[in-house]
Amino acid sequence: MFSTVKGLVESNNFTSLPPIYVFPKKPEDSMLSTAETVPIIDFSLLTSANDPDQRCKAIQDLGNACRDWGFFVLINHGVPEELRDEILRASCSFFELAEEEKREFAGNQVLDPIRCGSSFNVKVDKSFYWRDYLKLHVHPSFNAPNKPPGFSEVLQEYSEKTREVADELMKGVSKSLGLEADYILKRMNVESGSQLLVINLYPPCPQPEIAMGLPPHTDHGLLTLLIQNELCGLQVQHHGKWIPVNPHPNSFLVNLGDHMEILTNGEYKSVVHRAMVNKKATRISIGTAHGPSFETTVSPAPELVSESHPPAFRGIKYSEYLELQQKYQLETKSCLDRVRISTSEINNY
Ligand SMILES: O=C(O)CCC(=O)C(=O)O
Ligand SMILES: [Fe+2]
Repeated sequence: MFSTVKGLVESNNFTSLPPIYVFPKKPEDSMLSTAETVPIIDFSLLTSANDPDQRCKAIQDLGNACRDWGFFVLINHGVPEELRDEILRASCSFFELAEEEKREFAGNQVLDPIRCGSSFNVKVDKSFYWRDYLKLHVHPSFNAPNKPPGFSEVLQEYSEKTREVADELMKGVSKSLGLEADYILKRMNVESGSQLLVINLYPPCPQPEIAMGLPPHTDHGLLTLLIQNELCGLQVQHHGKWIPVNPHPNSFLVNLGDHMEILTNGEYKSVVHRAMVNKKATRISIGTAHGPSFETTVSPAPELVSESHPPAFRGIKYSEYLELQQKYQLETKSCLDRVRISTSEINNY
């Protein structure tokens, strides 16, 4: 079955949400807080060669953001604003293709290099999410649809630029843990690592308060860099409250993924986040998720395991983790919990 939210919106003149899209909400789902603001990390300071004190402070700030939030806004990252505008524009054009044309890229399995679809996994989702997506494996081999014209070139350039930023961030994260700069890059085989580019399209929704763009979830992989068009919708969970994220112009929203939490033995957190929808206009977000190579078994780094910090996770091959996550509905239980070592098991350590 191939159907999209965009197709549905354009072929119906409805005023109420089709029941399959009604998302069951719990009271805590509406606990919003605007009192706290997310940390901001200045990329140019992290990498600045001429001021070691400033760099040291930036690395410390990065560590604190990873520990307390698992999320931060990255400014001065050096990826040109024109490229960001271009990829947002080109993504819109892709979703403007006819449904039959998009169907060619539907894919099937989680490891298929190109997958276009709706919701998360319509085979297991009990209620559908108000989003369409295009997911591309852009590294170690680059894959992209061959239409609309020029799309693939923009995607490739954007993938390469974000990859450079992600590598630098991983160096900073390693250093913030007291490890060698290239520790994560080497241990996670990032040179042949996976990079997944996900374009989310959230069409205007007739009843946004009862629908969900993407339910609370964590991302797999090490870290994700996200951009969006002018519409906000991302919320991150912090101390049990939902914090709406209003990004600075031309910034990346960066969240740590499950494999960073596993690798750091829980020291750094994979943040729970969700995407809300709105009535006004179509929201687009584009994430690039940077992970280990598919063959890498990720387990807590021995340097971060001790008697007082026994291993909190079982080792698991990255590709197996992806398959495991795809098997279940996104919102039921974090996939991370499926590899977490329980307290009673820890006591036998
Ligand atoms: O659209 C957003 O703001 C979030 C997207 C997201 O969380 C994802 O693609 O995993
Ligand atoms: Fe996500």
